[in-house]
This record gives sequence, C-alpha cells and structure tokens, in this order.
Amino acid sequence: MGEKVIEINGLTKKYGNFTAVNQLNLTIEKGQVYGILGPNGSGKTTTLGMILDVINPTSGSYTWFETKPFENHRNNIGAILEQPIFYPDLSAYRNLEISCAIKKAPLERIDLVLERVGLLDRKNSKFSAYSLGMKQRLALASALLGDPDVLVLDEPTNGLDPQGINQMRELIKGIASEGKTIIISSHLLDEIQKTCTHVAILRKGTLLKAGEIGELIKTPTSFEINAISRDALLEGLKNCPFVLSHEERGDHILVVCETNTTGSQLNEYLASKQVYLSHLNKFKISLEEEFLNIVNN
Ligand SMILES: Nc1ncnc2c1ncn2[C@@H]1O[C@H](COP(=O)(O)OP(=O)(O)OP(=O)(O)O)[C@@H](O)[C@H]1O
Repeated sequence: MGEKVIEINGLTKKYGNFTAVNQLNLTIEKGQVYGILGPNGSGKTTTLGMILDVINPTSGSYTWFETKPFENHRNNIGAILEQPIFYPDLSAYRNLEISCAIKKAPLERIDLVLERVGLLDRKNSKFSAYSLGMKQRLALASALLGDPDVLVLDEPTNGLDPQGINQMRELIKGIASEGKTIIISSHLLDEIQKTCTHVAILRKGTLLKAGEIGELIKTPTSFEINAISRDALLEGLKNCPFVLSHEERGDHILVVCETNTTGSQLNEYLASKQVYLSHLNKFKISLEEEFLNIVNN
C-alpha cells in the first residue's frame, strides 16, 4: 500500500433532515489522480468542502497525511473550490501577488506558475479581459503558488468550451505526471476517464463504487448476430464463457460479451458448436451509458 494522502472515515453531512453526504469512506494515496464522479447534487462539492475544512461535517472524520489537524497541512494542499475569486480590474500578476501574500508564498513563484499554465505572456492583462478558460487556468496557477503536494479541484472544466477543456485536461495530466496527488470532481465520466487513475462514484451522497478506473468501468462489448437456425444459435450461446447475456432484438440476437471480446472469438466459439453465423455486427455501449447504468441501478 502506498503512502496515504487522505483517509476519510464515515464522513457525513446533513442539512436538516436531508443527507448530502452519507457515511463516506475513502482512502487516497500519493500519486493517484482520484476522480469523484457523480451526477449534479450527488454530494461532490460538499465532500470536497468538508475535506478542505470549509464545510463542517455532521459526523465522521478525515486525516490528511496520517496526522491531524487539517490546519498543519493547509499550505500543502492547493484547491479550486467553486468560482475563483479574483479582482476583475487587476492584472493576473497583481491578483497572484495578493494570493501570494495570503498563502505566504514567495513572489518568485508567480512567473513560474503562470508559465506552467500557459499564461505568462498574458500576465499583465486584466482578469476581466480573460476568457473563461484563462480564468480557470489562473485559478489553477493560484492553487499551485505554494507548490503543494496535493491539488483538490472541484469541476475544473465546468462551463469551458472543448478547447478549454482540453487545455485544462492536459495541464492536470502534466501536473499529475510531476508526482502530485490530484483529487478532482466531475459529473462527466468521459472527463474522469481521460484524466484519472482512480474513481469514486457517488449517488445521492452515497459511495457506490471506488477503485482503479480500469477495474471499475469495464465496458461490455455487444454484438448483433444471426444464424440460419435460431434454436441452434440460442443453444450454442448457452454455455459460452464470455457471453454475459443475450436477448432477441428484432430479427437478430443481441449478445452482451465481456470487455474486449472480438467478433472472431464469438464466431469461432459458435463454429466450434456447429453454429455458423449469417450476420455479425459489433456495438460499443458508450461509457456514458455504462456510467448511467451504474448510477441508475
Ligand atoms: N447549504 C446547503 N443547504 C441545504 N442543502 C444543501 C446545501 N448545500 C448543498 N445542499 C444539497 O446537498 C446536495 C449535494 O450538493 P453538492 O453541491 O455537494 O452536490 P454536487 O455533487 O457537487 O452537485 P453539483 O455538481 O450540482 O454542484 C444537493 O442536493 C444540494 O442541494
């Protein structure tokens, strides 16, 4: 087991009778890029707010770097929570000077972090003249000022256009490759899949699943098939080790197989049972559909 960055035990937040986060247990280790994935209202922001000490938990606890309290680790955790607050009439550089004063970070860091997020050549432009993507990258720069080991980012690509999303994604991946631990929330599976090593899936404040991304989100492969004898085909599918389920779909049979099953595997298996296919068409259930299946079941 790697070095623990945060251990969350039974963390719960109630607003009156409403439970926003329910008994959350999660451990995140050094170097992981951990996605907190869930639809709107599933408790992602509340969870991040609690571990950043801006929302008081109703019960439960968390420990950063295996020691308490949070206060001792504040400088080692950079965060973007909700909309970044910068002064619109000040330049990016002046805004980061103010952030430096608050975080007690050396001014020399400003150019370094601006360079890191690709804004050095725009450092003297007013914040109000920045695009949304640039504003979000400036927030990331501010989170990096103290050279923290951990970044906590709440929906960092929310509202950005495809180019902005891509820039932010590449930045996050680059920062992760430098060995930082990143905790990032999103309601988009695709986003988490492209950026994260691990994922925790939340629904209505409850943790549904958590673990390595490849392990958790395995997309089954589906085929539409047919053969001259329907009975022989159904019989042949019965004991196939990699077929998860099958059903009649119009004139054909829809077969759901394990991840990465190929058409020739299915064809060869059935041929070995003397079933020869007259039709074979491969489908891929989209990851988004798969995520919705997990969340809705
Ligand atoms: N201060 C509050 N008072 C009452 N209910 C709240 C409060 N803050 C959050 N909630 C509720 O708690 C639930 C979880 O909210 P939260 O913002 O953590 O979800 P989220 O997964 O981050 O969603 P989103 O992506 O929409 O921000 C929501 O139903 C929300 O309405």
